[in-house]
Amino acid sequence: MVQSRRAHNADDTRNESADRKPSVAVENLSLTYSDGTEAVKGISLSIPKGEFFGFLGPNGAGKTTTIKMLATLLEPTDGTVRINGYDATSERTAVRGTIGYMAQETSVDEELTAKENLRFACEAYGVARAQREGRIDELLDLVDLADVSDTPAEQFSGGMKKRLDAATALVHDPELVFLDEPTTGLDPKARNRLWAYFERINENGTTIFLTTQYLEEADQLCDRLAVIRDGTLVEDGSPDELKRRVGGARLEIDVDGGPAAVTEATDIARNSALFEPDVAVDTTEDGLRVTTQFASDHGTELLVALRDAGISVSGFDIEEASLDDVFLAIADDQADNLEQPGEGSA
Ligand SMILES: Nc1ncnc2c1ncn2[C@@H]1O[C@H](COP(=O)(O)OP(=O)(O)OP(=O)(O)O)[C@@H](O)[C@H]1O
Repeated sequence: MVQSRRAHNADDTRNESADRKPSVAVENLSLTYSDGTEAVKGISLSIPKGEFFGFLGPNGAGKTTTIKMLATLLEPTDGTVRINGYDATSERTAVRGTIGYMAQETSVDEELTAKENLRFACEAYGVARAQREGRIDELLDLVDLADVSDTPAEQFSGGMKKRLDAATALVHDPELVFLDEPTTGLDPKARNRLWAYFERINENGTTIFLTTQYLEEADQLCDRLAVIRDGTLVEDGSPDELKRRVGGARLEIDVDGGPAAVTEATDIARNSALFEPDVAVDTTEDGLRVTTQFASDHGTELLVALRDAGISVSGFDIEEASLDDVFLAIADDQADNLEQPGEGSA
């Protein structure tokens, strides 16, 4: 008789599923709440193992709803979700064995010490008894709470509680961890410590799915970002790609010769094929501002064209876009016109 080779413990589960990349594979995922709210409308997404992935979007865009479906806490209305190779609907238990989930609200038990919280999480996640104490010590070290391991969590600062909460999501050494706005409400120092910790677990091979309101956080930590708006994915790329493609870098050019020279320079920039099809040209007090994804590539060529037309340039600056610019462009209808048809949507 053939013995079932189905995995029964965390290690076997990990080995079996490790071969089945990617960490997240989503096709046409939708969720409509019972009151008719279409929170997620047919998104598709693939996240390779080991990626530090950022999921951004304005309030109410559908981030938490998506995370909950990926973490098997909500059943999709439509579409498929595979997590670490397992189907999130028909193989829910297997999925749960390979993921960690840190919700927006901390799940730390205030009456328990740091160590007791982690012991409780080990039981909940079925970590083998023999491995528990070693794993707990390792995690307390990782999140810098070893010195206060026997202190009740009610005496911890907000940042310490968040770090403990993150540690509890990792007791079973998951392949993928979901972090839903993990640093909201923390001061910059506490936020920085958590960032260092997330970077460390990612370096150890854990795939991270992060949502955050802090664009600086996304910029610093994430390999790749996707932006959701009104339940639909509207952008997907590395932070630098999005800055170039969506935010648009700016050329600030001052010219000598008064309004006539400014008008002529503006016409040259507008009619130049260098920046097509994605360019906005505005006049400024002493010259012009060119906003385009091609600013760094073709800025000097524009200067040459101005010189050839006999225009004297008195000032020149390139300002790279920030993720804030990306967000503004996505939120702002006018700036949406900068998106290239077919290229702006993921
Ligand atoms: N249980 C629910 N029943 C009905 N509608 C809901 C429910 N939960 C969320 N929604 C709605 O679904 C949409 C998406 O909400 P979701 O919480 O997923 O967005 P989000 O991007 O995570 O927002 P935030 O950043 O504010 O947490 C919103 O319009 C929200 O009001």
